[in-house]
Amino acid sequence: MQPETTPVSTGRTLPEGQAMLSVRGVKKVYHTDGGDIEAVRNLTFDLKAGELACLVGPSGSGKTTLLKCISGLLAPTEGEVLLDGARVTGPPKKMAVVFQEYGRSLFPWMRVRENVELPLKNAGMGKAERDKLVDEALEAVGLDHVPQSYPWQLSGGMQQRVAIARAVAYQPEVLLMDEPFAAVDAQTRADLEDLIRTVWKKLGVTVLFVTHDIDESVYLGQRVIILSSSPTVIQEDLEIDLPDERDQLNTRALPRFTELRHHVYEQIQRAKQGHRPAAATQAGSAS
Ligand SMILES: Nc1ncnc2c1ncn2[C@@H]1O[C@H](COP(=O)(O)OP(=O)(O)OP(=O)(O)O)[C@@H](O)[C@H]1O
Repeated sequence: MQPETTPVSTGRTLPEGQAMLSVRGVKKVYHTDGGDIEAVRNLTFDLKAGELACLVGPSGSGKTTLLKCISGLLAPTEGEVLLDGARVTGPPKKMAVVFQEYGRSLFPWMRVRENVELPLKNAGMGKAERDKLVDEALEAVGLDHVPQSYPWQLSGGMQQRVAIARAVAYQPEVLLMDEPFAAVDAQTRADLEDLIRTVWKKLGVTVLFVTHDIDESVYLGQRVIILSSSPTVIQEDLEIDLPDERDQLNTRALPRFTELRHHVYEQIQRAKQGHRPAAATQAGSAS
């Protein structure tokens, strides 16, 4: 058995009032018939407005649990989540979530346009403004040619674009993405990664992107938050010091890209072997 070190480690935090999203001492225990399951033990980190951070960790390390706590779908057992300084107690208006299972998140009986429009309608927005936002979002994801199609008439990658358009049209301040590209082919995945960076830059939205894919986390993020194995704490909060302009060929060919992906890979391997950090590891160098 691995020795237990102090189960307290924090990611990067910001002075009060400067964070768009604050995760503070979040712990989540599921109470089941078979006993309690401590999915996450102690997670603390902040995202500043307009930041794009990726979250990686071994399978079962509580990534989805954490996103559910952040999006107000689950109440943390301990700790709190703050959005722009206000405690999250239910799904906040300023947040949108894109899940992996686009097939289940789109309504098959609604056309593409209606799917994208729905949250705006539910928010009571007038038709003229809705039309404008839907048009812009469909154009941003390259789907302005299929507004009248039904989701099931589209490829998997296109369906995921619809889900992204719906989140974008809603104009969230924070966009949470839970393995959004896990079910699409490699080529589509690369296109969608670039789409996310384009949309992120255009809208200035704060993004927390959960992925299993180490290369994807390094390619996309300004920061990669690495989780330990369960019960989960933060193993490392790593700054990705790659040039801001990224492209699939050149960025991935950079020696620094290789160094960073090696580092994240090693950290995940250590996490899988049960390594637990003894103290906070701030955003730092991978070299
Ligand atoms: N509703 C639930 N009830 C009980 N236990 C749960 C529930 N949801 C998740 N768990 C447990 O909590 C732990 C973390 O699960 P979670 O799905 O959050 O991890 P994950 O990192 O997203 O996993 P993966 O990478 O495999 O998708 C696991 O041990 C899981 O079995």
